[in-house]
Amino acid sequence: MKILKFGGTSVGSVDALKALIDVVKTNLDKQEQMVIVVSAMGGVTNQLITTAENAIKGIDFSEALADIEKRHFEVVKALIPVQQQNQVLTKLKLFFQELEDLMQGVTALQELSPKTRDAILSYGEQCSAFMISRILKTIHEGADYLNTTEIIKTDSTFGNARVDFEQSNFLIKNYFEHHKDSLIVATGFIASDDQNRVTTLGRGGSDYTSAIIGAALNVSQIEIWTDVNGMMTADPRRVKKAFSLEELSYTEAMELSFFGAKVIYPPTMIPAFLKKIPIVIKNTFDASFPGTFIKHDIKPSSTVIRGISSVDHISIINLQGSGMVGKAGFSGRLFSLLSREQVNVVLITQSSSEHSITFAVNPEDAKKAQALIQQEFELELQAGKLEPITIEHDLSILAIVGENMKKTPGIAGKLFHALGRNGVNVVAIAQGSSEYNISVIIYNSDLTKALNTVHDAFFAQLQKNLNVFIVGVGNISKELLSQINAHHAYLVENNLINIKIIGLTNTKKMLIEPAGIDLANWQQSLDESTEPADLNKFVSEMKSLNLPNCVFVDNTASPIPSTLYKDIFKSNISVVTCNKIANSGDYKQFADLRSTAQKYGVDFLYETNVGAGLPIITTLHDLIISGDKITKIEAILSGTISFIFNNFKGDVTFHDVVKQAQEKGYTEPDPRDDLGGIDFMRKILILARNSGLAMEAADVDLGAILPENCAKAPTVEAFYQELKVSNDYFEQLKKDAEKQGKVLRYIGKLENGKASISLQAVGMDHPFYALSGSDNIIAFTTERYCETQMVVKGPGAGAAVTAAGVFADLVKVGANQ
Ligand SMILES: NC(=O)C1=CN([C@@H]2O[C@H](COP(=O)(O)OP(=O)(O)OC[C@H]3O[C@@H](n4cnc5c(N)ncnc54)[C@H](OP(=O)(O)O)[C@@H]3O)[C@@H](O)[C@H]2O)C=CC1
Ligand SMILES: N[C@@H](CC=O)C(=O)O
Ligand code: NA
Repeated sequence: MKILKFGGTSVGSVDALKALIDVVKTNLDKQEQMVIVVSAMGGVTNQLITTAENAIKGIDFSEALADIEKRHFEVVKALIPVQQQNQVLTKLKLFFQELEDLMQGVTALQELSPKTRDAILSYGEQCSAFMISRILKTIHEGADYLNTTEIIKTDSTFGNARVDFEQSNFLIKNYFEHHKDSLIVATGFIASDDQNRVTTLGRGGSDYTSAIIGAALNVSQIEIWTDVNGMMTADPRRVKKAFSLEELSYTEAMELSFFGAKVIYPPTMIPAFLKKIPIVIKNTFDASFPGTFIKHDIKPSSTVIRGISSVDHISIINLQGSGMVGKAGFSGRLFSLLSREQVNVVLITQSSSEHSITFAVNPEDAKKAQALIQQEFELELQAGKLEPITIEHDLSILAIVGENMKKTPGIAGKLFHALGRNGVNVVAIAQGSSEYNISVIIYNSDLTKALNTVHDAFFAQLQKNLNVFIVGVGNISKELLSQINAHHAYLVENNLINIKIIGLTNTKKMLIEPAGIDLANWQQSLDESTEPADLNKFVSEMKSLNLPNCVFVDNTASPIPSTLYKDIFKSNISVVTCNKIANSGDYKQFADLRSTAQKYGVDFLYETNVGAGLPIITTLHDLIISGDKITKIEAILSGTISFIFNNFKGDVTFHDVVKQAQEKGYTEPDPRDDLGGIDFMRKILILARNSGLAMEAADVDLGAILPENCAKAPTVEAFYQELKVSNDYFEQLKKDAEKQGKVLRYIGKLENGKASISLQAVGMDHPFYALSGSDNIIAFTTERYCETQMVVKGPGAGAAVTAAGVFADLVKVGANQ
């Protein structure tokens, strides 16, 4: 035998009830014996509460009751054959007559006692259970109605009555002993006290009813039929990647449902746990969902936590003062007071010095709790032994839950790392001594971000989302977006990372789509955007979206975005950039950006600042952190100039080779930056700084390639013109080198704290002689690499290799989350 419990939505409409009939039929076909427990039709309990509360004030209730009646009648008319409808409608009318009498009593007395309230609410379940029993009669002759006030006995705590299991078990067994062949449809939620007055089992109590009956009858399974796919790893309205749990233990289910997951009423677990009866949560509206199983002997979980629960709105109350230290009875007095006055305490944390206690309550109880405490501890407050009691609002609880957490080190570290890295401020912390749960109190405004980031951190086998905002959509970004688009499926399929481009801007338009911009059409979407570019607004919208794992990418050559990096770091957002400006400006700014990123626990990655995608910054960093000392760096770091000297051969003019370099995407947006040596100077400066030298741009001894007329050309067009004019100059340089069997190379050197860049003619014996295309080469001489240098060589400019370097930096940020 098993129990099938259907919640409000599952009995709330004709379509839902058709699905219910299908579920019951499937079980009948399998000759399953079952007891059905139902809630009131969805929304009816709330309607009854409002109507009763209005009735106290004398507000007319007839329309509201007629409304509820109509919903039941519509179902009867749709699902019961005409000739059988009358008898059902008559009984329902009788229920509504009794309900009306009760409401009249409320109006007359201008009072709604908990006892009357329970009696009124019971009609929600009575009507639905009776109606459904008659609907099921159309498919099974033995279908019958049971009012559980006859079989579940409780004390007289109206609204949240305590079950007398001894009596109830006897009555339940006895009843079902005499109804072996019936298909019983029982009311959830309601019971009665020893004077046969109606009591209720708390909101969500229908689940509890099913466990009480299930445990008494020792059934094989309790099925909770609801409108979602079971218990999930987190609230799916806030965490898109939340997924349904296959199974979990009773304790885990209890912890998860205590904070938030409203799928099952926590007390339900106890009778089932004691009898080891599995509970299965099923979806009435999705027959393909196999269910979430809550049971003993679950498979070992592959993740350390089972799920994350959350409570949206709570307030905290803080008590502190010397009067609490060492006073054994203090907490006892405090919490018995709150319990006596029915203030539900959701979470408690106490400092080990016993100097302060913080506890969380529902916001509607906060003022009441404060007043009660003030009254109770008046003397202590007056004597200054207790400081004024403070309340904080607009908070949420996030709790990670799982039995595997027990005795597994590093879990709290992971939780706080994820929260800290994303700038989520933790207001208070609590861990149950069972180690099944770590709860943190955070601001409401951070809840969605926190849930997503913690979900990503713990369910690591799932790929993490990286939310990316890109400024600049030129040469490099176009290629980057196309690479991400092409490689996205691979990254997702291999559970590595899900890169979402949320924002794009150039100097004309901007586009922000929180769900992610479609990369197949990004250009069109940006062109069609009606939002004019405004970098400050772009950044402030990025911050206010408050997305987890967020990265700002600067793919411009402009100095403006770099003025915003510091502020971006302070919002716990990482920066990835191929723009060299921030790192080659004032040394103070460079140092400040590095330390700010470090302080806020975010990444500042700029591998492409030197040698495009070649691993140069990373290599330098690895040498230094592993304790090596850089003694010399020799390098060719201008892809453009390398290309020019590798191709300035035969009849081709210098002007034409420079044009080719620009067309191939090797040059800076302004090629004068390359040919004038500024770009190279920036790179050698960045290397010097990353080697630990506090060097400024003016400290680099920069040898020129260009004659003065070219170097001083006021525009790019004029520059090209001057290159033509100076053709003989460049030809002569080339010939002089060729005469000696040498080639021209623009070489940078960093040694003894000094940096220089100069044009040299080098022979075949020189390691930099044999280069092609836009090759860069960098030779590190270090204490460890002293006999033979460590050399990195390869194409050091071009959209494809640069975008690839930015892409790799993005994936690194993702991996660090
Ligand atoms: N080419 C290469 O091999 C390498 C290049 N880099 C670096 O890559 C960077 C980008 O180069 P590249 O793609 O060729 O440059 P592009 O000129 O092709 O693109 C620059 C983009 O930045 C936008 N932009 C400029 N200023 C702003 C601003 N203030 N606000 C918003 N958007 C702005 C431009 O907008 P709009 O279109 O409206 O003008 C354009 O979309 C440079 O810093 C360069 O040093 C680094 C390594 C190698
Ligand atoms: N314009 C640069 C591109 C890489 O930083 C170069 O030519 O090296
Ligand atoms: Na690089």
